[in-house]
Amino acid sequence: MRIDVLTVLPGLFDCFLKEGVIGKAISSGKVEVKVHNIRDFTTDKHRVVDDVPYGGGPGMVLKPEPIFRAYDELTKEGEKPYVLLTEPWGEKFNQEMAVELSKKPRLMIICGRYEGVDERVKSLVDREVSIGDYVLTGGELPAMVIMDAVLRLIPGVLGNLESLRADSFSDRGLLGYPNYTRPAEFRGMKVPEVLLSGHHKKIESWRKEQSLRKTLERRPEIIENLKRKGLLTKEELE
Ligand SMILES: COc1ccc2nc(C(=O)O)sc2c1
Repeated sequence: MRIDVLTVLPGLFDCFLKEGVIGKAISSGKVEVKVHNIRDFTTDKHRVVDDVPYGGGPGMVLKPEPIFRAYDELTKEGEKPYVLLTEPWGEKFNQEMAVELSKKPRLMIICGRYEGVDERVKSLVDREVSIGDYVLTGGELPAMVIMDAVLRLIPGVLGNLESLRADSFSDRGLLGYPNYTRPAEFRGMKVPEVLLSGHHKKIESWRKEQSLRKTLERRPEIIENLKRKGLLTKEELE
């Protein structure tokens, strides 16, 4: 997969693209991520990317020209990207969308900033996406959240298929099970016996029960939703 990111703050992505699982996936060539500074697609000497809104009002709006120039330049060759725009009132990002996006050969993420992008930019956009109902200063962090969730689903990126297999829960939106590691007892708190038993079937059913219990407790609507879709097995419903 290739992802092109358009942003006025490219520096925000430096650590994200160098460290951890995502950094390794890029350095090993499993995925390609290119971050582009929208300013590099301006033509004036002050490299202006924003302007005051028509009709008045607070703040500034990202101009259409530099973004269109970037899009035209970056799509001259190769497959046309599926274009996302991060903005506060976009469609809510979730695991289902992450799975869908991970199947696209190429993505482009335009990061909102200031009061937003000129409305005409949306003629380039396939999906306007938000990561949640809270006020952020821009769309760069949401872009990183989206890339993290999507890129970890690309075969070979996680390395340990087990982690991905455990996601069969998260793919249904169920919350994860509790994790423990050595020591078996720490400050009087013991690891559940079942996890020390080496009995894989029992461990798996304990983990499933813990995941369902935690989901029912904290996000009952997810259970209801899965019930309605018939995505819970008979034993999971018991
Ligand atoms: C103006 O640019 C912004 C501002 C806030 C914001 N919040 C997002 C979100 O995904 O929640 S995307 C985004 C873009």
